Amino acid sequence: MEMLRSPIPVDLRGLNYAYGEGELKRLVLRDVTLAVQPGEIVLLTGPSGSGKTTLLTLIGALRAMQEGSAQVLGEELRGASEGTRVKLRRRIGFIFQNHNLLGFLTARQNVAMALEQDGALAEGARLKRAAELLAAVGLADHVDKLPSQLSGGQRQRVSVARALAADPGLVLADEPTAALDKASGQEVVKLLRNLAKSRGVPILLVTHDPRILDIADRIVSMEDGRIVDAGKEKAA
Ligand SMILES: Nc1ncnc2c1ncn2[C@@H]1O[C@H](COP(=O)(O)OP(=O)(O)OP(=O)(O)O)[C@@H](O)[C@H]1O
Repeated sequence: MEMLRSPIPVDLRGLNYAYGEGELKRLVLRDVTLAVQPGEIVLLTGPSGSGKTTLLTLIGALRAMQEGSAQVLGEELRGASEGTRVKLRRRIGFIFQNHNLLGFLTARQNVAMALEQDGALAEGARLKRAAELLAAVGLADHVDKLPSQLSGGQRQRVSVARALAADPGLVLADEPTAALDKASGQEVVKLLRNLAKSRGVPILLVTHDPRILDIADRIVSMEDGRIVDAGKEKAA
C-alpha cells in the first residue's frame, strides 16, 4: 500500500533501533514517535547514551532504518534505497562534531563544495557566495585558510556555513556550540534561528549546552532510548 506523503518535515512513528545481533543485541531507540513542524527548532536532551545521536543519524538517512516509519522531507525512509537516502542527504544541512571538512581545501572551497549541486552557479559565483556565508559566521578574515590553520571553534563555524550553503530543507546539528566560546556560540545560534524563522527550515539539535536552551521552540527529553517528555510548544 502506498503511504501518503506527510506534509510534516520530520514525522517519526514507532521507531525502534538496535545495535548488535543475537545475544549482543541492544535496543537503543524504543517506540520513538516525534513530529517536527516547518520552522520549528527542537532541542533533544538526555543523559549520555540515551540515543540522541542515533536518532539524529536515522533522521539524516545516515543509517538504515529497522522498525517503524520515518518520513523526512516527504520521503519514507523505511525500506528506502541507498540512492533515495543519498538524494535526501543532499537536502539536509549537517552540523556534526567531527566537522567533515576536507583538509586539503580552504574554508572557502569547503563551503563552495556544498554549492556544487546548484548547477546554475558558476565557479566564481560559488566562491563569492561561500565568502559571504563565511563572513556571516565571522570568518571573513579566514576564508583562504586550511582547516588545520583554524581553531576548533572556527572549524565548527565553517561547517555551519557549509550546512547553510546548500539551502537545506532541514538542519540536523549535534552539539553545534560545544567547541565555541560564548560570542561565537551565540553567533551560530542566531544564524540557525534566523534560518528557521525566515525560511521555515526546521532544526533538530542535540545539545548539553544550557546556553542554547532558550532558542528552542520545544525541548524533547530522552532516557534509555525513549522520549520521556515531548515538550510543549512555546507560546508565540
Ligand atoms: N555503532 C555503535 N555500535 C554499538 N553501540 C552503539 C553504537 N553507537 C552507539 N551505541 C550505543 O547506543 C547507545 C546510544 O548511543 P547514542 O550515541 O545514540 O547516545 P547519545 O544520547 O547521543 O549519547 P551522548 O550524549 O553521549 O552523545 C549507547 O549506549 C551507545 O553506547
